Amino acid sequence: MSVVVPECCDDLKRERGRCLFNKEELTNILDGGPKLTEKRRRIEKMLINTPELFDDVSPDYLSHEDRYSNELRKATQLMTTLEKNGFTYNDAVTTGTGLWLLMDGNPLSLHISMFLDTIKGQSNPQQLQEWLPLAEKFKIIGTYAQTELGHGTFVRGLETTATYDSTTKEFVLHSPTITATKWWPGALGKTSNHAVVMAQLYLGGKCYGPHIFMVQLRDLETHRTLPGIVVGEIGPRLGMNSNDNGFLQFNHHRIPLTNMFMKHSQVTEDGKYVKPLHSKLSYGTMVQTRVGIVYHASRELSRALIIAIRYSAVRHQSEMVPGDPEPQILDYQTQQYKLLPHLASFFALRFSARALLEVFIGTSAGLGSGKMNMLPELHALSSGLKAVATNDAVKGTDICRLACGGHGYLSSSNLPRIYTAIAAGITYEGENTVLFLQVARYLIKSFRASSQGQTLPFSVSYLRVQPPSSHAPLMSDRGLVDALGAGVRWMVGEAERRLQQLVDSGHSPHAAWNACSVHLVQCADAHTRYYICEQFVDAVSKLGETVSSGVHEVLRQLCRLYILHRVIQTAGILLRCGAVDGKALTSIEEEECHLLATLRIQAVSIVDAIDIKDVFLKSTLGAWDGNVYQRIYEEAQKSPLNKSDVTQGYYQYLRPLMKANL
Ligand SMILES: CCCCC/C=C\C/C=C\C/C=C\C/C=C\C/C=C\CCCCC(=O)SCCNC(=O)CCNC(=O)[C@H](O)C(C)(C)COP(=O)(O)OP(=O)(O)OC[C@H]1O[C@@H](n2cnc3c(N)ncnc32)[C@H](O)[C@@H]1OP(=O)(O)O
Ligand SMILES: Cc1cc2nc3c(=O)[nH]c(=O)nc-3n(C[C@H](O)[C@H](O)[C@H](O)COP(=O)(O)OP(=O)(O)OC[C@H]3O[C@@H](n4cnc5c(N)ncnc54)[C@H](O)[C@@H]3O)c2cc1C
Repeated sequence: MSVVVPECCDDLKRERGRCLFNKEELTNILDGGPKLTEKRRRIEKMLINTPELFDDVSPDYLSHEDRYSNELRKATQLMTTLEKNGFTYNDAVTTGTGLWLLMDGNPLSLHISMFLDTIKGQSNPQQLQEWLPLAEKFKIIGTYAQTELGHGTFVRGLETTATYDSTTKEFVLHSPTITATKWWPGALGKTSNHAVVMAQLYLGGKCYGPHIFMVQLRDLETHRTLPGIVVGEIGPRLGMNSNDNGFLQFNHHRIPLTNMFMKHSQVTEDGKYVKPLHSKLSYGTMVQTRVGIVYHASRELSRALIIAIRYSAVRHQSEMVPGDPEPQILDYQTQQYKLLPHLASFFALRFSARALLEVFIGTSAGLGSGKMNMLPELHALSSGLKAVATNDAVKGTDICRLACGGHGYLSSSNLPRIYTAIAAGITYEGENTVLFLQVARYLIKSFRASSQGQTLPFSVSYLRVQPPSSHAPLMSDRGLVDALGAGVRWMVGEAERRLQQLVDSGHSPHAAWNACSVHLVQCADAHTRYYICEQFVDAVSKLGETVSSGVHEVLRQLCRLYILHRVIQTAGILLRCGAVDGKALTSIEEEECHLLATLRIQAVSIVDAIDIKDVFLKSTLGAWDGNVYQRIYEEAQKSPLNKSDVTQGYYQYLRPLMKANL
């Protein structure tokens, strides 16, 4: 297969003719620079020229087992293709290109993400030397086995035990109850021969809490399950059915002492415990994955937006003016209102993901030299951004589907698959409400620390009790972001007041926390969105010095739309705290409608600049050429039900019913 850019339909030609900015420049910004665009395209070209990486038959028509095998075929082919051409699995992850090809979850995704990240982040030097080359060369295949039937969120409540036996220098892994069964890990059912397993560490009868262990599950030659281990697949799910999410039980299964990950905490041969520098360092892989998920969510949302916006420019329906030709549905203001704020969200998330990655890199470097002080802020930022990014990507993807009317419901639009895959992101890697409550904990602590005169870290410094007053005019971007900040400060202050009032009236702090938790989650959500607005404004203003005026104008408009939309969503709070008044809100609403019409003109060009090729979009509605109806029709012809004019079901059921004397 080679990259051929087809001629597009007249509607899309007209849309593209209106482009007032340099698309390539915007593509480079989204990729993180021209070199990264070039690298991504090199990988894509190589993938497109590897026919084995594509589906012969739509996975929708395959059995569960065949879907799994088909995905495994593509995932392994992807790894060998990358390797042969001088790339690594990491290139496929960081450029997103691997995810474009592999559908909804794939049997190697946990290996190349959480399994390898745990080896890199939790091993001591000897373990790193032993395991990393094996895992990087796929000599061992692994997953991250933490969640159990009984507990996912509450990691301290896990029941799997790892009891040290100093006589043999081994840990005995055991699942004492049905609820201790590991449940959910991707690729655990049939693919993995190893797993990093979270289990409660027991030394001399005392529990030291959850720790991570490297456990071999299957024989490396025969792939048969080892004695003392029960492992299998958990059955069909809402989506991601090409993966083999699994279950796992241990029956007094023994592993060597050296299989406990010992970078941060250690157990000596005689069974003594050496504490880590910070008790949550063993949660590091989760934090790292949350950072990755922010990128992942923004990528999935961008796919849905490309599909829905191109389709909206091709689809004509109804009459706007009686007797006139049917307009493109993108001309309806309500359609613009459905799609364009989500387009702005995609850009906001992309810039925030980049800012979060920098915090992650900085914090990790600090940890290397024993500095733990940035960990709480990284935990709060990664938790909040993971939650907002997945919530917004899921909502935005579903709006994209709805905005495509009936055809958005077709599998061949690819919108249902994008939706079910990203919907899992709300739950996995920390359920979003739970993560918001972690953020809220950080906000309340910070607010209280500020009341006691302490200096706050950068992401919460705006919460200080006496903030400097904003000098920016209210209706400027900065002025509106300051107003949003004032709203969050008011919300957090109000939450703190309510918590204190409940405690003063005799409630325990924990009961007070639960009684305020709806409000606390709203605080965490609002704080994270304030952070996103700040990152967006900062990024656009920094880029202003280096990019062409056309690109800067588009980014400025998207940023403005994101902020205006956010102010309208938060109107109730902003009015209550006096950050805006009714008159300002009216003019903000009017400006938003005006901006929708302005952005609509270049909407197709903006999604073109995201630069996802048809083979990766996999959508009848979103292809570059806009040849929607022909593609939908051709896809329908592939339905196995169309192989014969009269189906077996007719002879078996329908005909007997029609012939029966009812
Ligand atoms: C061939 C393939 C090519 C294609 C590529 C394919 C894909 C992958 C590519 C890359 C990855 C990138 C993107 C991902 C994309 C797709 C997804 C892929 C895989 C993901 C699958 C999902 C896997 C999982 O779900 S694994 C299981 C995850 N489980 C969880 O997240 C559990 C959530 N629960 C918790 O984290 C904790 O229990 C808790 C809720 C945080 C509570 O912890 P607890 O110990 O009880 O602590 P407590 O509340 O008492 O707080 C005490 C104190 O500690 C602080 N704290 C808590 N956690 C942390 C932390 N992590 N760091 C720092 N500090 C922490 C907390 O704030 C408290 O502080 P304080 O007392 O208030 O000061
Ligand atoms: C597709 C998919 C893939 C997965 N892959 C993996 C994997 O590879 N490895 C792995 O180990 N796990 C994996 N998981 C498991 C996943 O990490 C957990 O499902 C997730 O952490 C949520 O935990 P839970 O299922 O126990 O939900 P629960 O915690 O039972 O959540 C149920 C409800 O209770 C609420 N709730 C729970 N605790 C609190 C609280 N403290 N305060 C307020 N509300 C609360 C939640 O908000 C939610 O509404 C996967 C899950 C899915 C769906």
